[in-house]
Amino acid sequence: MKTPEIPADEAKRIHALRAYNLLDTPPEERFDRLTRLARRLFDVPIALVSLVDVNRQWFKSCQGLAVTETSRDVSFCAHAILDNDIMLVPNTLSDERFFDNPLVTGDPGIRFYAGCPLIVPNGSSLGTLCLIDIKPRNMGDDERQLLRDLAKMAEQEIGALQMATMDELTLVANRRGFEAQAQQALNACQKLGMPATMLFFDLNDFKGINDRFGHAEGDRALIVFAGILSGLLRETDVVGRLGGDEFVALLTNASHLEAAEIMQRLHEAVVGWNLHEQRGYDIKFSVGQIEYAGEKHPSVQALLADSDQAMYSHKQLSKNVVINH
Ligand SMILES: Nc1nc2c(ncn2[C@@H]2O[C@H](COP(=O)(O)OP(=O)(O)OP(=O)(O)O)[C@@H](O)[C@H]2O)c(=O)[nH]1
Repeated sequence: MKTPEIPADEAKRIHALRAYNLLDTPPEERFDRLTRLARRLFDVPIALVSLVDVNRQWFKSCQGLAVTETSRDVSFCAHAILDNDIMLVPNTLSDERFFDNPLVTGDPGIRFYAGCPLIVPNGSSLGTLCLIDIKPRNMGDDERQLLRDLAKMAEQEIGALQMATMDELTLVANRRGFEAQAQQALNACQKLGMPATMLFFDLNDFKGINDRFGHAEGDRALIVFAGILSGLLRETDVVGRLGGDEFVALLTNASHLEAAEIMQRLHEAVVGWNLHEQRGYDIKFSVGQIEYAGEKHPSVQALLADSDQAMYSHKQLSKNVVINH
């Protein structure tokens, strides 16, 4: 048996997989109808929408199989995501990659496999729509095209979900997306005993940019700020726009010192942009920084409320400072 190689863009791929927020979610009809359709159209006993995670493949939709995940080492789909087109295995027993794979020698006794990669707009392959049979078979050109078409539909469903969790203007997570991703990250931090810090940002005098330079320029400032912020963070951090000119970032496994360093770099980057662009206004922000404490913050919303309060205090302080000068 050959264990699947790791794709060249693995870190980006896993980041995208997490961002789409599909892993470990309940079954959904919009994916199940595709696997039901695939099973009927190709007359195979098993059809899956499989997502290839760090150490496992997890089935978003699963027809004809009792399990919801297998290890990545034995996963056929982990091989299929290495290419841009269908991976076809007409007979597993005569394929050196799979003949002694436990899913071939044992349950469910795979003999035929056809998996079409599910590729999202950033180019990452998150998993496959795949067909499995317990007897060898082949696929003609028409059938291959049909499988590609079904995979396209699955990709569209993945994208549709993303629109519900992503802010269309800045392309960072929206409130819903942020809360879901940040809660997952907090759960992981708590389990692993890692620190986490929430940063809550609100731009200062943002209304003035809209009023003086127009709404499009205001949009531009929001996009710039989101870009600077997400560019400074690590892939494991979570960034979002809650609405208007409010942004949030959850830094995971970051000490106080590291959080302070990130804030320093953010200040420098924003000041640098203001100086370089000279757009007639400066992007300025207030920020609340709160360290996650499990007993005080039973949910991501509690941590958000605390950091919002801290941001408000910071904003009042900076307004008073401005007035006093
Ligand atoms: N261009 C643009 N403006 C938006 C968008 N969403 C909200 N706004 C505007 O953002 C402004 C936010 O208002 P405030 O937060 O009160 O404005 P502010 O001037 O930053 O006030 P302070 O936070 O007290 O400094 C409002 O004028 C909204 O109309 C958007 O997507 N694009």
